[in-house]
Amino acid sequence: MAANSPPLSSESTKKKKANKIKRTQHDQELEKFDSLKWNPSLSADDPDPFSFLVGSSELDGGFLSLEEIDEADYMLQIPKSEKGKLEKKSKLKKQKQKDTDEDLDGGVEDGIGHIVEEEKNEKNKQKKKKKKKKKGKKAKKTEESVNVSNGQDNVEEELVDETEVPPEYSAWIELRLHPLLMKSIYKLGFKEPTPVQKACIPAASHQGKDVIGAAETGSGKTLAFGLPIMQRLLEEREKAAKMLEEKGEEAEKYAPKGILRALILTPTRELALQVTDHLKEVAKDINVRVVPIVGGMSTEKQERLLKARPEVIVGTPGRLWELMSGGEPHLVELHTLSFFVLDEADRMIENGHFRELQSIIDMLPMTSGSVEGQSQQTQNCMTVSSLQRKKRQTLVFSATIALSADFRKKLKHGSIKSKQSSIDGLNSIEALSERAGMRPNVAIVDLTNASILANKLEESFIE
Ligand SMILES: Nc1ncnc2c1ncn2[C@@H]1O[C@H](COP(=O)(O)OP(=O)(O)OP(=O)(O)O)[C@@H](O)[C@H]1O
Repeated sequence: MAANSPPLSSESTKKKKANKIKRTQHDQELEKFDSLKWNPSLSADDPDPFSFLVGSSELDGGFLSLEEIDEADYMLQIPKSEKGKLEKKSKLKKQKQKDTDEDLDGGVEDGIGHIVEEEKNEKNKQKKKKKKKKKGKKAKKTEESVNVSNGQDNVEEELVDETEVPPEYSAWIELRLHPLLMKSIYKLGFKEPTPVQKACIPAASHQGKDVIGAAETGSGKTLAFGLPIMQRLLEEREKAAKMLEEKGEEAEKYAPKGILRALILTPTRELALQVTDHLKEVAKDINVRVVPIVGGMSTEKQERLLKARPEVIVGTPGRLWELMSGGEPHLVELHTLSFFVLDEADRMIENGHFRELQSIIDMLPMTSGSVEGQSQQTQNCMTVSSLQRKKRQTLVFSATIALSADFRKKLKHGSIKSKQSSIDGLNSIEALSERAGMRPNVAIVDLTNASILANKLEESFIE
């Protein structure tokens, strides 16, 4: 049969040579180990043959109490890239040795069996960890691809992996925020929404309502209006992407870029910058640009910021009006606005901002809910896509508030304005809200101490 046997291939010769080299290296390594000064751990006159494993007394220790050899102590140089492999190999060897020992001993040594089991468990744990890491890397890759692709193409793909909410953040679930927003919230470490956020977000985000929110300073009002803005922009972006997919090139108009979607007014520069920073933290990973426009900023910087055509602008009335009245293109196309926000409205009417504020508000196209100007809006929106034409939401936030009981009725009949003469200006939150186009079905969230106190008094009175 020798004649029939296949000729030795050059590959198998190579393998044999490689094995030979490996064996020689292994022998050299063993010689190195042999040359070390080892302490005998097995005494010649020890009656217990297994004491070398566990020690003859409690204090003795034994093979199992030997520490792992550190290569540095013994001048053994292990190549870095090979270190991992070697460690794995030696662990495998150890385990094999122990398995053999156990087999030979017929499982007498409970301790060894236990340790082998532990090693197995440890390995399983490590495997699981590696799998988790891999998963994490995958998620990271998906996240990166969302950012790179302007957040439009892969958002749905992202949703598949991102809908799981960690248990410690479960209080956010009922607010049904976009997974990308939830990611930002995890990053911020906000375990639960504050009361004003809990009350305002569903009304603004899921019911599309206008909101008047009143709560004390530091109660989280910025995100109470900031998250609904981001939520709507994300939802529209997804819808637009879907339409693009379905209708192709023709639907380009559904996903226009670089138009102003939210204008947020604050009474002071400091507050505008603070709000900008806070919103940027949320908007960072969703590719929504938030820019401050405030007095004191250099013209060059401002031009540069506006050239980027941000979707969200946070500004003070003075500087904003200066630019608007000067015809700054990004600030005059207000028919694209989906949100008009007044933050710290109570201070806005206090600080004498109302003249410029009134001028800005007068530039806003009328909302379909307001009494006047429905035809004006239709005219203004001739060039705007149906997605952006969806009603503009007015969000008014304040630390203090005093609304009349029939505020909604007044909004419905447009009677606030008629009572307040234009000479007085917009000197009340009611007048300001109506002028800004607030719709009568506005959600009113009053969490100020005054209203809570009043409710309590009422309750105790009823009791
Ligand atoms: N859900 C949350 N959990 C924990 N901290 C939060 C949460 N939301 C907001 N914050 C933090 O609370 C602080 C106050 O929030 P924010 O500035 O929005 O309050 P505010 O009511 O707008 O205050 P001001 O009246 O001064 O504008 C901020 O540092 C913010 O990061």
